[in-house]
Amino acid sequence: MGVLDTIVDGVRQDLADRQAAVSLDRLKERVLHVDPALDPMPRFRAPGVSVIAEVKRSSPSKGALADIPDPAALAAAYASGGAAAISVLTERRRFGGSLEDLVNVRMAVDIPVLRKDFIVTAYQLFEARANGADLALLIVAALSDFELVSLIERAESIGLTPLVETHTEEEIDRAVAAGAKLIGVNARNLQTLEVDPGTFARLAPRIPDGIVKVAESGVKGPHDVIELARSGADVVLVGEALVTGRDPRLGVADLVSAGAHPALAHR
Ligand SMILES: O=P(O)(O)OC[C@@H](O)[C@@H](O)c1c[nH]c2ccccc12
Repeated sequence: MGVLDTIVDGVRQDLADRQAAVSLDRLKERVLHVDPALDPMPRFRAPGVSVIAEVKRSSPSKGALADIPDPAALAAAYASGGAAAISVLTERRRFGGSLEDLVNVRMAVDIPVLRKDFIVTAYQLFEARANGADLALLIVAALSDFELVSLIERAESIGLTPLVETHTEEEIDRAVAAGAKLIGVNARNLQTLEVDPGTFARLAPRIPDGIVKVAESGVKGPHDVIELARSGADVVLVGEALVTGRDPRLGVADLVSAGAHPALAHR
């Protein structure tokens, strides 16, 4: 069994526990009363590369990265550094996250928040929205075409913007056919967990104009942002470098200013 399948198995077990505790009807009721979702797309489409800064404690590839006792404070630092959105890993077993982290981050910032998890059912989308998320990650490799279309439509129907993650040209074609308007290219290979820095440049040309392009994983610093911008990235999603770096606010600010570099203005 591949890494992704193993992770999704664990996610389904935790999900079953939550579904036993909170009914879908109860979640739908909560969604009706939560503040309306923020739309990240205008900011993502604006000139310069937007930064999505991630709250990430650990990863299957590296194990523990950072303690993050106060995810709200980290998110506030990211926001003051100029992040366009915050990503919160809510997967528990491999990434050390939770819905509680999502709620705490939501209360701390007024920019869009992404629920980063392995979403395989509509229940998880209602959970995301009920707990204040504005975006939700959908990983093409974990879903059938039918599931992908259904989850994109369901997400949009409750105000969530789906970020549709791809790793290959074939997955990009599936994402486009399913109606994705925001597509991520993850440079981390799901089988080997290795990052191939050339992935975004290789795959981005396959994404049609008008779709917002996100470069995910392996961004170490300003130099990478400039390279990705030249390859057509509208947004970069950065976790490890920020949670292990010296200062999260300055870390984001350095990436944002690299993405606003005048030499990139002609692209
Ligand atoms: O820590 P990095 O290399 O900056 O990567 C961030 C993000 O791309 C990564 O956490 C990620 C991308 N897709 C995912 C799907 C599930 C969990 C995590 C991820």
